[in-house]
Amino acid sequence: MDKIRIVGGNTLSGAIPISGAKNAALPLMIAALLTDDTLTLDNVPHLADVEQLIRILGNHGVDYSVNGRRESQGDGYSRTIHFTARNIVNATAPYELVSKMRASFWVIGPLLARIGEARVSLPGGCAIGTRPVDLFIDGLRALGAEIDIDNGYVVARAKNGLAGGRYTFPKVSVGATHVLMMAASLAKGETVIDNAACEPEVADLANCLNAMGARISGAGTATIVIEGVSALSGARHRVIPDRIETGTYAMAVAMTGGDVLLEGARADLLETALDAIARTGAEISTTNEGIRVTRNGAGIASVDISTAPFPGFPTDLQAQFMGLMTRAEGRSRITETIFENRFMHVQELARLGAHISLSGQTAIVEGVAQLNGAPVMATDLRASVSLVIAGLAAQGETTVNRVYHLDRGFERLEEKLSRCGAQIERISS
Ligand SMILES: CC(=O)N[C@H]1[C@@H](OP(=O)(O)OP(=O)(O)OC[C@H]2O[C@@H](n3ccc(=O)[nH]c3=O)[C@H](O)[C@@H]2O)O[C@H](CO)[C@@H](O)[C@@H]1O
Ligand SMILES: C=C(OP(=O)(O)O)C(=O)O
Repeated sequence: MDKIRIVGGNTLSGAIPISGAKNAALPLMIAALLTDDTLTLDNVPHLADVEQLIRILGNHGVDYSVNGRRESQGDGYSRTIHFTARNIVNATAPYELVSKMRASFWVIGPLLARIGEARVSLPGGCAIGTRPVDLFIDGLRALGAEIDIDNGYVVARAKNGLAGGRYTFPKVSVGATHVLMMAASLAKGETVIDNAACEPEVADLANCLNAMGARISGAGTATIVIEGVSALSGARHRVIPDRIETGTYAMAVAMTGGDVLLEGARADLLETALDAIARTGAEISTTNEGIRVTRNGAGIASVDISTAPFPGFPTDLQAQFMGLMTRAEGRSRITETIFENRFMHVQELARLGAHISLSGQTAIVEGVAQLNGAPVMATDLRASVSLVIAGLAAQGETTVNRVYHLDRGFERLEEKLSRCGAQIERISS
């Protein structure tokens, strides 16, 4: 199993190209199931989750080509991929495929809307909480679907097609908002979704669906209105830049010091996080090319954060911010409000010498003057990269094991960081 080896202590300077967003690309790829025409996506990141979703879509009959060829090519950076679901050949998404990735469950919406049935295994994904699917089930029932749970599978039917309806989410869910929006696009009549997720990835999906002929308004706000249409066509759409990758590298620079341009990054996608990073003492400026992050000699100020749905501080940057706070001057409080078990990185950061205690959903971090390298184990995607951030500032050598977590969501991480002066390499075994 591959490892990442880091020798800490170098500052970062140079430029890091920001990839297309994993969490935007996945629902966009799933939207290909809604049409028999070709959906072309530009700026798709080269990640394990994307490859896994290609396999899952293939099982339903989606054909794909990368830049006109069947196999991946080029340097591995974000690519253009054409997806065509001429016919849906299979309504079942099996456990073996769906258990590896949460987003694969989302095929349930398009399958139901296009062929009136779906049998989808309960999902997997990062082990950061129980992650139920009740909101998907309630939301799809509001569109007229009949749903049962059978041996670990959600079995959904809408033999006469879905019908528009009104659904108010009792709790904000990004995935369930994606699914309802996709399903309602092909339902008969108008659907209104209240308390919808406002994440930029939802607006990105709506923009793509509208380019395919859907009639969606309000995506990116809490109320989304969808006027169903009888069929969708193909389209070409560019995936937005990854705000979590952007925030991660911004925090890495805030940690090590230095001067890095995050090429192609968009500040409007992560203002709350950038504001928190600026309060730690880093300078953040936007340029025509992206976001520039600098920090010189001064120390890291401690800052309290609490995760919240967009436009709040993203839960997907919580672990990285905790990594940064391990070296801050004084005490910071980090509260996780989205997932009940997203503090697995605490004990691994402690191996590097961090002082962190937990009080319910809040982690109290007492900054230390020095971290020391150690072998650590990645537990989930964002936790893994928090260990990389800490390792970049630690004295001596850190090895991060179970790198497959990182490969789910960070395109060429070690290359991007080493080009900016970090001593980091992948050790293949
Ligand atoms: C692939 C992708 O885009 N993943 C993101 C997506 O995950 P995902 O879409 O799975 O996250 P949700 O927004 O659905 O989850 C938010 C909260 O709602 C709960 N919930 C969700 C659905 C449901 O039916 N019942 C229920 O109780 C979840 O357990 C969680 O506590 O949004 C999360 C929150 O921003 C991010 O951390 C993930 O990176
Ligand atoms: C939690 C994440 O992914 P997933 O929802 O696929 O588990 C993530 O991207 O941080």
